[in-house]
Amino acid sequence: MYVSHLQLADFRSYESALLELAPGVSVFVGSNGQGKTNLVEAIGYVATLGSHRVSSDTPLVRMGAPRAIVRAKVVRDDRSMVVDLELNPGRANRARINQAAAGRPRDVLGILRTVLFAPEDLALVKGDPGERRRFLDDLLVARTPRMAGVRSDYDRVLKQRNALLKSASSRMFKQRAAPDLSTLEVWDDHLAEAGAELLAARLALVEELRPRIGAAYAGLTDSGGPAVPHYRSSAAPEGAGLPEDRPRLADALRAAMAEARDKELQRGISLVGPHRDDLHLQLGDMPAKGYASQGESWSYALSLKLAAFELLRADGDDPVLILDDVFAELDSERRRRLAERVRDAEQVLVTAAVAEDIPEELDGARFGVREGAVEGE
Ligand SMILES: Nc1ncnc2c1ncn2[C@@H]1O[C@H](COP(=O)(O)OP(=O)(O)OP(=O)(O)O)[C@@H](O)[C@H]1O
Repeated sequence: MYVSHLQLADFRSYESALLELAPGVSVFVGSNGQGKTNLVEAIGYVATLGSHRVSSDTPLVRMGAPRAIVRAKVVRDDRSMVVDLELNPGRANRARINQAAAGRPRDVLGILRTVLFAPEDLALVKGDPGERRRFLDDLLVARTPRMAGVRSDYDRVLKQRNALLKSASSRMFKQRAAPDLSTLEVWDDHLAEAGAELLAARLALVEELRPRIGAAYAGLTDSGGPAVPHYRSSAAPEGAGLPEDRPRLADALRAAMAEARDKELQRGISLVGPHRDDLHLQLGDMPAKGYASQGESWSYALSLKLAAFELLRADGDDPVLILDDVFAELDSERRRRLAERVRDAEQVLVTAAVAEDIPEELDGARFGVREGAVEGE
């Protein structure tokens, strides 16, 4: 698939912009702060309804404007679809698909698939487990849009259960009264059921990713390795492994919650479930986090994204690959290897402050970005 048109109104620094894109490589070059990342961020937003830089929509709307509009035309197998998104901070966003109102913005998920790699992705290796969980869940949603509902159901149940634990904890420790645990047990069940679905999907995904991450890392650098990711679940003791089927995963979650009951009541939060899990990234005989060099960490983070790309490609259609500001961080050998790996993707969008940073293997259309205006060269 590829994006053939991108139109923005009041998105980030763009009052208005209209961009025509072709399959193959497109490179956006411009000095710092001119609006290159804003463009690819908008394309990423159409795919994920989120930004790779910020967690709320407010900064995405041009300062002083009431709303932002992002419109993208996506071409897949010679058929095109137009997605319109209206971002209304503080109010519900609105979506249209081919001019018709979509029930929920979430209905646009799956129309455009992107894999975006940016300097922020270093946090996949160096950052908190939440970064890696989000990577897995975003990929699950990209492959199976229904997973957006599974994830939000889980978040809702978790919120409710945390509220109950908090009030039970306050009854026990502040008011010195016995808490009513029967309602909590009902929410244990809800959490186990919703959690098992998310957990099963993540476990299966990591199995598919593992060989691809190893191969991507080995293809990028000879330093360190092998790169081997493992899913670590709060529902199983270290090394114990987890059942694969959902009913038994739900049982494992129930058992782990029963075991953690006293601690959960003391702390007033849920300590078991997919929201406490991690994707452990092993590099050779050490964990990448805390041990890998800067270059190795970059290669690992990039390998996660390349593996995501390969997986989506194996599902039958290339996602749009976005490389935001990445070449400046890589040495010339890794630049070349990365370029070799991605140049045959159906559409690759690259941003760079300095044109010389782009390896010559990634030759393609060039756009100059200056003060929020984009011009083909
Ligand atoms: N909501 C907003 N309203 C107006 N301007 C904004 C908004 N958000 C960001 N900007 C401006 O957009 C510009 C940043 O654009 P962007 O991040 O795309 O830069 P870039 O060309 O990728 O730069 P770099 O090479 O430094 O990464 C900044 O000047 C910033 O002030």
